[in-house]
Amino acid sequence: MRKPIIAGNWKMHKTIKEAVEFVNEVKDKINNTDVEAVICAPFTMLTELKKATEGTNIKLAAQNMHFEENGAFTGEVSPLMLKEIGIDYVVIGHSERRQYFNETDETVNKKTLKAIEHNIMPIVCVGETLEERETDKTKDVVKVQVEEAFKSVSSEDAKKVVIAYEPVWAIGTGKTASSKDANDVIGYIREVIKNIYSEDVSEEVRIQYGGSVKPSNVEEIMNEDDIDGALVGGASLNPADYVELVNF
Ligand SMILES: O=C[C@H](O)COP(=O)(O)O
Repeated sequence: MRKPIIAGNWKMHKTIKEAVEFVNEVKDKINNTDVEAVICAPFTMLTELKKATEGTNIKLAAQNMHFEENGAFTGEVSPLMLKEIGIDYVVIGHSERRQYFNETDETVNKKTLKAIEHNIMPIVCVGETLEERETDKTKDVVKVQVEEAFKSVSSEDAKKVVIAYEPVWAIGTGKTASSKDANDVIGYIREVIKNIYSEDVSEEVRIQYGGSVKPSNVEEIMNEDDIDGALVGGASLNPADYVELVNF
């Protein structure tokens, strides 16, 4: 039985003060213990958020990480640094990082392996652009992204990785893939995992949907068999919406 995981990805939003206020506002309202609640926050606020979420059901994720433990990589943050503050998850290969910061399938794989080595669980993002969808390449694109991301990942470790399927054209646009379409692609991703590893692994891996998820559509999305959660951008910035999403 896969435990659903609802993660709010704040992207480049909120100050430390706003972030702590957010947690204080939502922490006693999250009553759905059947769901894992996660906040993916900017680096600057992770330490304070760790304190604020102590004793709550909320887990923390970083939004990126370098694949080296230390070195001359100005502006980067390493897995050791995230581990030191007790971060549970790290988002890897979000389409915005692929699009604006030269993230490639190769760096996604390096980061995935490194995160696992340090016991920080990766949320690996995959998804097609509008052009790829319109030219019927969705499945080919996500297949390559998944195969590359999981290179050299053992089957035991693969079970712990979370995959987020986010069609790029649905991010921040108000356009959502229909829950059936999202479930279809996510079912296909499960097939890809099965072909790399085994049925057993594919049945354990959790796969989220992301792209304009909000309180009004979360339930329909979560009702789909293969969808195990959501990676939510815009709607997760509002405390009341975040509570509704997690308590869906
Ligand atoms: O990481 C979250 C996704 O990019 C979705 O963002 P959105 O919910 O604002 O469309």
